Order: sequence, then structure tokens, then C-alpha cells
Amino acid sequence: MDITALNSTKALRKHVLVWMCLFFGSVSLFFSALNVFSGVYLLGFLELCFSIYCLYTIHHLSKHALRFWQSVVMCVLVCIIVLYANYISEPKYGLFVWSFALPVLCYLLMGKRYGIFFSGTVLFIQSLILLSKSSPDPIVNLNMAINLLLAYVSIWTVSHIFEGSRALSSKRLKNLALLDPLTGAGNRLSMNHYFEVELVDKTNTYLFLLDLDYFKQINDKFGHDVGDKVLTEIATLLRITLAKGYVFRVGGEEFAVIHSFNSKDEALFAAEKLRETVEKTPFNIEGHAIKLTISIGVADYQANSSLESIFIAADKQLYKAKRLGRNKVYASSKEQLKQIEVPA
Ligand SMILES: Nc1nc2c(ncn2[C@@H]2O[C@H](COP(=O)(O)OP(=O)(O)OP(=O)(O)O)[C@@H](O)[C@H]2O)c(=O)[nH]1
Repeated sequence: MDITALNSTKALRKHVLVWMCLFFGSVSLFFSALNVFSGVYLLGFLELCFSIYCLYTIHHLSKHALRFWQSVVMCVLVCIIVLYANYISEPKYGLFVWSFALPVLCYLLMGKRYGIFFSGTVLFIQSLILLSKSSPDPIVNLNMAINLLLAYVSIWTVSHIFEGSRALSSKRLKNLALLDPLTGAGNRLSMNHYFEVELVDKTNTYLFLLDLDYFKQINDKFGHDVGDKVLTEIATLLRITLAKGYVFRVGGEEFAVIHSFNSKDEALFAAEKLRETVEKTPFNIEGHAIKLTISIGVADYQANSSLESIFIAADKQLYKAKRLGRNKVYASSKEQLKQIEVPA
């Protein structure tokens, strides 16, 4: 499964940006010509630059992934053009109507946090611009200001609610696909994605493959529910003990941790310390103080090795640790580490 399919937010923003560029680029080109012929040179020039930028963005997006700054630049430019056009024209021409589109665009392109900031700023500046316009009839001015404010705030509110719930569903969907529902650790899919895509510099990367020893006995003695809670607590303990590592559940009672260390010795000490921590930690679940141990196989990244090959190497060491008595750490091309002294 391709994990990029789960990143609906990026896909949506890219689509919106392309269509925005097409639409606003063409509209801007038209108005640019109109303004230049009418003698409004600065606005005409701004609009022409904006059209060229839109063209460039469409070309760039057809070949590359969307970058967040592109969304920000587009929103800033559209906001500046709309506000400037409002500033230099009379309200009777109705240019302020364009400002109603801004909250929708800002939320769609940049999300809630930036959306709230941009929408608030536009409202503030737009209000100042409209208040600065003198009209012979103050009642008309007031009516217009109130209507503008109410319409703008209602569009802003709807955009905020829509983007909030869209982002939440997208996050939930991603979590459903990538996280183990029991322990909250990543699953195999997210491990692959992390290793292949997110982990840019793989040198000094180590994979710990951990398996709980005699876990069946815990299930048999205390029940499956207690067993589930033990798995959850183990995942939490792994996350806390190896804070900078990424924890994945790769089998029933099997976890993998991907972590980078400065040296092989450092990695081995960390694995040994982890084994010792689990051995010494009693898990208090439903009134039972459960003690258990883990076996760990360690493998490191070699130039151009795939995740699969590291995994197989770690699995071999784990198998050795199990075969030779459990509650042990073994590493590829290293001797058993039980004797290594762990610094306090
Ligand atoms: N509670 C619970 N148990 C699980 C889960 N997934 C797998 N198991 C149990 O984990 C146990 C694994 O048993 P075995 O493969 O015999 O391994 P073990 O008892 O840990 O023994 P060794 O690995 O050889 O030390 C089985 O009893 C499975 O039912 C789960 O999600 N929850």
C-alpha cells in the first residue's frame, strides 16, 4: 500500500493551489490589461507579476510535490492584491466582495492555524480600509460595515469548522492505517514508510527486534485482557526508554525499534539496558504484579541494505537469543552481551 494515498491533506492542497493558480492567474491577467489601459499602472503591474507567478507554480507543481511555503506565498499574494484593490477603489465598485473568498482559500491551503491568522488579519485591514473611505451617507457606511462583518465572520466560521473536521478525519484515517490499535505503536506499513521515506540519513541506524519471553503463560495465567494491557505497557516503556527511537509492533508480542546511535557499542548498551529495565519493572495490572523478560536481536544498517535485510539479520539474532535461554541480547557479528556492564 502506498502511504502517500493516506496524505489526503497534501493532495487536496495541491489540487486547490493548481486551480487557484489557473483561475486567479487568468483573472489577474485580464484585470492587469484592464488596469494598464485605465492608467492604474501599479495594480496592473502587480497583477501581471501575480499571473506569471501562477504560471510558474502550475509548472512546478506538475513536476514536484507541493511545498507548504507555496501555499503561504499564494495566500499572501492573493490577500495583498485583494486588499490593495479595495484600498484604491471605491466601495460602490464592490471589490470588497472578493475578500469573502479569502478565509476559504486560506483554510484550504494552509490549515486551521494559519487560516485563523490570515482571516483575522484580512478582516482587520479590510475594516480599516472601509472605515477610511468617506461616504456622504454615514448610515449606508454603517449598514455596509455591519453586513460585511457578519457575512465575513459567517464564512470564516464555516471555513474554520470545515477545515477542523476535515483535518481530524484525515488524521484519524491515517492513524487507523498506520498505528496498532492496541498499543498505539506503529505497524509494519508505517515502519516501511519511516525507513524508506522519512529516515533520510540511515547511517548509524539500528534495528532492535524484541520478543516477550513466555508471553503465552501470561495469557494463560491472567487472561487475554491482562495480556493486552501488558503489551500496551511494554510499548509505552519502549517509547519512554528509547525516547528518540521509533517503536513498531510487528507481530503478536514482537516489537521493533529503529534508533540511531553514535556507535555499535552505544546501541548495544541501550539494548542491554532496555532488556534489564523490562526485567526489573513489575507491571501492575488489575492487581497483579507481573514480571516478564524480553529477548532482543540487534542489527545495524549497512550501506544500501534494505529494511527487509536488516530485519532478517535482527530476527536471526533474536532467534539465537531465544534458543540460548531468552532474556538476552544478541547482535549481528557480536558476541552475547549479557556480561556487558550497563552504566547506572
Ligand atoms: N493478549 C494478547 N496475546 C497475544 C496477542 N498477540 C499474540 N498473543 C499471544 O502471544 C502468545 C505467543 O506465544 P508463543 O509464540 O508461544 O511465544 P511465547 O509464549 O512468548 O514464548 P517464546 O516467544 O518462545 O518465549 C500466544 O499465546 C498468543 O496468543 C495480543 O494481541 N494480545
